[in-house]
Amino acid sequence: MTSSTNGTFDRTPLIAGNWKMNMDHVQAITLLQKLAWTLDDAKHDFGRVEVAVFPPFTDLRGVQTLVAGDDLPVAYGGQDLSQFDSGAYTGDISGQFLAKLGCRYVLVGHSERRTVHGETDEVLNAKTKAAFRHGLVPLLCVGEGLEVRQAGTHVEHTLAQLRADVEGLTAEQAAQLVVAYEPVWAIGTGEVAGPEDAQEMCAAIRAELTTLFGQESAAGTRLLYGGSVKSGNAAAILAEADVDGVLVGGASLDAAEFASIVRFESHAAA
Ligand SMILES: O=C(CO)COP(=O)(O)O
Repeated sequence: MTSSTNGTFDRTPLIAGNWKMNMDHVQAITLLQKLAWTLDDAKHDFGRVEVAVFPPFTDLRGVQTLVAGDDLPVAYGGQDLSQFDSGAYTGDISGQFLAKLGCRYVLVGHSERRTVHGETDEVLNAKTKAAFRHGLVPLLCVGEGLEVRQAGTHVEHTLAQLRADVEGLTAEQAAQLVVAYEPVWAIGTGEVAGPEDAQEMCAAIRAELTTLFGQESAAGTRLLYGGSVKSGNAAAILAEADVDGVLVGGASLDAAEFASIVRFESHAAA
């Protein structure tokens, strides 16, 4: 694997499952238990490849109780947070509440938030800062739609989103940040960007972060790919030098399939 030397990764790979608006709080427990059992049976080394899930808000208390009660080495986070800390913002969730529930991460700027909820880069920059304010690691999603990809301006487009969303962060914060490249045309469509497309964008993102925050910081930032990732294509994507993990939607709802993605090192890269 190009991203590893003598079996050691440059950065700890992160396999993240975004459950989106699926799984009520009862189903969430069953899914997480199955995932934990499957990985335990396979003797998965969670220190080597980190696992995180992003359940709906209403599931988080149950997930916290299960993770704490069974001492599961699985991280979890919210799918969104408010840019504000508290107050008259009906329906919104403060990063403070997520931190109190033991969340390590929070998704920021998923394409479904950008499109369905019209979240702008200005709002997403404020949300990224709110996450850090509450001790959460933002998992910032960027990526282009089909028209931009067809016009060939996907790199510029995605880097412009990135620059706007990380504006004003410190180099230390940028090193902790996780960025997911999710081309919108590959989400839930079965269309996967090839490993080389994922690498092209992740290398461009790392170069941009190097310009903005310096080489030492950018070398620490984990970059994920998301969009129709399955157990059959994960190993090849993760073999790319600048790809440090995957953000999985549909396939994360099946414990066996998601566990198989987590165990990507046991598959030969295609
Ligand atoms: O949006 C995604 C993860 O955040 C990707 O979803 P799919 O894996 O279902 O394409």
